[in-house]
Amino acid sequence: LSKSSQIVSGLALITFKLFLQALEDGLKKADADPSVKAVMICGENGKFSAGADIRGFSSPKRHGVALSPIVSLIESSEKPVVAAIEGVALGGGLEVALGCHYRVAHAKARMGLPEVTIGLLPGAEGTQRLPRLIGVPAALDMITTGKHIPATEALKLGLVDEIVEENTIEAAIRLANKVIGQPLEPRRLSLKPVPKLPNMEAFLREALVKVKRQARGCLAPELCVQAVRAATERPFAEGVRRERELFGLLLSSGQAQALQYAFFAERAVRRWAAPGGASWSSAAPQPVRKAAVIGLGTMGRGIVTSLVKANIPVVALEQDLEYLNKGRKAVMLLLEREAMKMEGGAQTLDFHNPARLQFTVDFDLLCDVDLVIEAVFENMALKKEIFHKLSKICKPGALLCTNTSALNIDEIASATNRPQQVIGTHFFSPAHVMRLLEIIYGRHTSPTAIATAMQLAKALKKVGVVVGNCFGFVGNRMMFPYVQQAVFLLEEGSRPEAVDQVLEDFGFKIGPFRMSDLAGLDVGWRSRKEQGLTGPSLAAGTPARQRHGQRYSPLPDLLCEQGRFGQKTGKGWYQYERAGGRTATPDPWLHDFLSQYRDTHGIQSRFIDQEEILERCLFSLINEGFAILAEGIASGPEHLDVIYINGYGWPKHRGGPMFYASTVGLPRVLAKLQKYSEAHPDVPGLRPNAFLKKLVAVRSPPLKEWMSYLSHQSPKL
Ligand SMILES: CCCCCCCC/C=C\C=C\CC(=O)SCCNC(=O)CCNC(=O)[C@H](O)C(C)(C)COP(=O)(O)OP(=O)(O)OC[C@H]1O[C@@H](n2cnc3c(N)ncnc32)[C@H](O)[C@@H]1OP(=O)(O)O
Repeated sequence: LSKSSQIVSGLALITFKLFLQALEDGLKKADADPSVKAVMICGENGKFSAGADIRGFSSPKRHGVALSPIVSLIESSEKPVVAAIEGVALGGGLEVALGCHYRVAHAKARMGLPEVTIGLLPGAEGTQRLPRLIGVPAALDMITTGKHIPATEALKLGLVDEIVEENTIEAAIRLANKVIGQPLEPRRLSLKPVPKLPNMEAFLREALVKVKRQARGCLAPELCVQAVRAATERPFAEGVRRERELFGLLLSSGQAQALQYAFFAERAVRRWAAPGGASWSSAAPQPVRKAAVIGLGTMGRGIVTSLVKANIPVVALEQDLEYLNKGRKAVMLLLEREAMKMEGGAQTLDFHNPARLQFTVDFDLLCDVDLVIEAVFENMALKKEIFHKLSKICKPGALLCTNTSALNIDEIASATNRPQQVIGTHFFSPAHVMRLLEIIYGRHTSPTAIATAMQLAKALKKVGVVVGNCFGFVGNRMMFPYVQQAVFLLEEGSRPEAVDQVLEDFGFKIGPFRMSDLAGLDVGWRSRKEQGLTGPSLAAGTPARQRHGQRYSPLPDLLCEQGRFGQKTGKGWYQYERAGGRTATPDPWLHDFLSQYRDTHGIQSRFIDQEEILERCLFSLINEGFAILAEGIASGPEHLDVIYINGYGWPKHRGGPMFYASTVGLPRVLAKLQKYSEAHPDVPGLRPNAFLKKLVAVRSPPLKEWMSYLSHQSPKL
């Protein structure tokens, strides 16, 4: 600044090495030039920096810590350096800003150290500088969660010195001119002590316990705490050495690759493709200015809440006043809770205004909505009746969505006069919390309908994944063999708590039996009765443990017959403190019941080790994934992985089931399936899928090449 403004501008996602070199050269030039009195660093196009190119971390020529010397160079400059933060300053971008002596941010800017979300920690001295600037509790929160904080919060924390509504660069230059000649020592964060806490040791210990509990085996949050601890215990240079060591551990852990894969997979699924060549690039969505939800049960309530949160006016419809009032009460409670969470934020929830949220039993009020989401219970006849009615009442362009978790979209669409506008939108419970939206196209669904459903997912801040129509679609279809194996393991000698433990240790939020108790065993029971697998429609003389020549376990049916529906009845695979209770305790009754069951059916109980539990459950799920890919129900393994991470509690640091299979090695998955299939020839779910076999035969190519090995283009795509 002075003779002419020295602006070192950078965009982190361009040729990284060149960029770092340019930054270094610019700084050295500015330092050496006596006519330059101060330096201002900004980004281009209204963005400071999103940090390093994540793809670079997986490449052999990775640049994880190469930024540190530059941050030190900035900090040690004899001339004041001011960061002008617009848009985002994330990861390495924020670390650069922390090296600066002053930080000015635009009011709409966001800042964060999201490295933890991609399996790393801030490796350019961020874990050492941030606690010195804003204190340990706030720094630890930012570093272990990776959250982006708005500029207003950054100002409160002391992360930035000033926020401006107008031109950030001009404001930064003004500040730079003002501070010329002022001592820089107090502004060099590496020289500052970490602010003391009266109970630092206890605080860090508790923080570690908390992140470990939440991380479910993910290493990065724990190592972030260790790096911040080093800042509190060691001089700056030693803290940096520790940070570097921990960064190296994470980089080679495998978890970082999985999380980075998940980052790109989530973005890749936005580029959907459907039959006839329709795709995200050619189809445009219709606007959704008003929506309706039919059915205010658990799912409907969550969906209404989601829509209101997305600022979309909603008409909520129930079959009669009794159900309507019950549903209204529940929705209002959910919305009040959501409003409380949002208190103090920029956005408010406007749900007392009938123009934004209207409750009714009158179908005619749906005549002007742009989109309807039917969320009644899983009964084909009922759904068809509703869709028939909708096609008469709704305006011609309205999109008709069904929140089914398994039923045939084409059959539902056949009840309407506009099958091209019928689409499956499978929400996950609780619908206002879970991020996944499985979007299912039927034979006649138009590209516009798919694009509109994807746009809706985005508006609801969900991850939309487009898939084809088959029983259970992708998520539940892969879940069936997994749950089936879990139940077979009980028949053979295991217990619910043992199976759950293995899968929870693997990283699942909740094991299959706890999950089944939570969801309600009656849901599957109803479906099995409808399919004629159990109940009055089961043909007389059907063997107890066989259906259509395949192994079948009647265990879940037997529990339901005893009224054990899970949490709601206080008993299921576990016992609970009361009906509606949430604390699962192993149930001696169930253990006796399993023993008697084995005796009745002449099953020799055996000890089943953790490896077998894990492999049979996971590999059968993965095997079904290969079948789904081969049939063209999903356009790539990323789709399956995004579905499992966002809808089924699959541990993100393992990258999703298909990514996991690729890390285990396809030959091993195949060999294990072959072994288990030989031991259980009447279980089709264990029979290795032909596509898996083919991939192994062609020497297990990388996951991103799998789809090119499908010999024929699937009829679905
Ligand atoms: C002047 C300042 C100098 C700064 C120097 C920096 C030097 C850095 C050196 C070392 C640093 C090491 C540590 C790190 O920085 S690790 C990376 C930390 N950053 C992140 O984790 C940010 C990740 N990205 C996001 O959170 C979002 O993408 C966001 C930037 C907030 C933008 O969100 P949104 O507007 O919703 O857009 P998309 O998410 O859809 O992204 C658009 C496309 O950009 C791709 N993308 C985004 N960030 C990265 C990234 N860091 N690396 C590679 N690619 C990235 C994304 O995949 C989208 O592309 P596509 O649709 O093709 O997948």
